[in-house]
Amino acid sequence: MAAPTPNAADYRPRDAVAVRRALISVSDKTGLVELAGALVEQGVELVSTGSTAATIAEAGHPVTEVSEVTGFPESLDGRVKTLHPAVHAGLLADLRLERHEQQLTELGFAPFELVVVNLYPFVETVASGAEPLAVIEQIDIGGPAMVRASAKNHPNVAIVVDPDDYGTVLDAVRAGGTDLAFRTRLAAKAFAHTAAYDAAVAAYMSAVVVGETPEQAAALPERFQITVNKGADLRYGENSHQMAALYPYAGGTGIAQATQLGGKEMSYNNYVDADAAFRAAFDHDEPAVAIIKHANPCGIAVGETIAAAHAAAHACDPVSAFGGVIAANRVVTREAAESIAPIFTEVVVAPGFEPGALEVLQAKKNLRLLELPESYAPVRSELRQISGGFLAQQADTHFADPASWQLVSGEAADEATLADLAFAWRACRAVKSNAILLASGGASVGVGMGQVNRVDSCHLAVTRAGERARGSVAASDAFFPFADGLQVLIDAGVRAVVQPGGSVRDEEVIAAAQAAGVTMYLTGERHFFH
Ligand SMILES: NC(=O)c1ncn([C@@H]2O[C@H](COP(=O)(O)O)[C@@H](O)[C@H]2O)c1NC=O
Repeated sequence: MAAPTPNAADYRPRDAVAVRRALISVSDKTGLVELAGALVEQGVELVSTGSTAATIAEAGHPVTEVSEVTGFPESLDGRVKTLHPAVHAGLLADLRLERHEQQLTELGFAPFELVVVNLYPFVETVASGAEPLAVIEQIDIGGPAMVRASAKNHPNVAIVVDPDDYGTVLDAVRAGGTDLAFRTRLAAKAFAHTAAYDAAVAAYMSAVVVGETPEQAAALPERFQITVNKGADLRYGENSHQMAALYPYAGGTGIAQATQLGGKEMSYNNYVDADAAFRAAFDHDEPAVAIIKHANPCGIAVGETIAAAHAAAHACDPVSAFGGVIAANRVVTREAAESIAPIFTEVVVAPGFEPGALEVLQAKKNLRLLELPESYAPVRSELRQISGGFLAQQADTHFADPASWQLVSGEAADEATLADLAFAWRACRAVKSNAILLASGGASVGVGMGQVNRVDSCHLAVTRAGERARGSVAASDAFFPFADGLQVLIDAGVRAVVQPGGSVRDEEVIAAAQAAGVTMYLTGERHFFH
């Protein structure tokens, strides 16, 4: 039978619904006994499944087993418990319609006014590394069926999927019943809950059961199902007139899951910059520090220690580093904290902080300290919203080994120069295009970022480097379309350059490098970052 076309005249108004009979079936038993006790106190009859009923009964509260209502034992290892007309007719009867009321009576079933369900812990089971057989058993079927039925029938039934809502529900029950607005809010939450649950099941199926690699499943799936709960409201967005919030992925391993150990509340811009800092600092194997302003590095350095790396990164551009966001790819030591503390900084991100470092940094009341989750990892795929949709791509994780670079001008770099070129090449890909990064001794000394032509990025980099440009090495995130940008670097005294190559004017560019006796390597791959 197709879904009927409703006739508005058939519907009797219904707002307040007194709760007489409640169906409770929960995996997470948090607050269950208190809820059951309070409902019984209000004269509510409880119907419940297996271990939920047992928990309620053990606490001394009267409860009817669902098998008594259905006349069927819970069967097939619990796969069939509540999937029965005696339950679902009681959930779906729309008592605003006289014919539903009559039919329910004829069938000998009673309605439920309150349903409390939370589902088998599917996500938690996957996260525990359980075998597929065990995971599949944790796909809840009867639970979502009850949740969706009750949510559809919210004009008559209040559906509760979150133990955090028990208090509000009890307030309503005690006050004489739930009202329609409240039930509608609960229904919206319930549908979001089952949607997120099914999205997690679908993602698992694609990744594990269908046999896609986790990279394929995570990066470019056939269908994106993103359901994420709001983690926090932020004070405002990029500007004070924009509302903003943080939505951390369940099970995510990045900035969104970091623990704040001190300082003011994180802002939208703090999160954006902290993420850019994370990306920049964690792209290096050695101890590294990146200092970010407006999503761009104004200093990146590697060093023997985090303290040394910070000092070198800061020296790159102390003017811009004022009010910056810092990421360190190692635990922050007291020594590093003492290097950071005198400089006005918005956020410090790190995998951890030594107690001595916390003592130093927590003394700065406004400085936000973010400790990454233990399993922190860079993103594997990136999403970017455009009008009418979004783009997805794999993250830029490929890095051409210096051994594969092609020397096209000058002498082969000695070990130290090659190390600087490799550092500059890596560091450059954390800089917004067009990116030119000058480096010396494992530290950036001049960064030209985000310009709409490469010559301007070169000018910016050498201007920022000043005298330090002489004898430095340079990396360019994409090829030089003309020799002009390269000439700016040569004139400033840059002695070695790494760039992808591939321009139609490569010959002209290489000739300029050769004429100046500058070492030039081509990597054969570019690292645009917009
Ligand atoms: N099969 C069913 O008919 C069924 N009905 C309810 N459940 C789930 O069983 C759980 C509660 O079971 P118990 O009360 O036995 O702990 C809940 O998470 C509920 O969502 C079911 N389980 C799975 O589908």
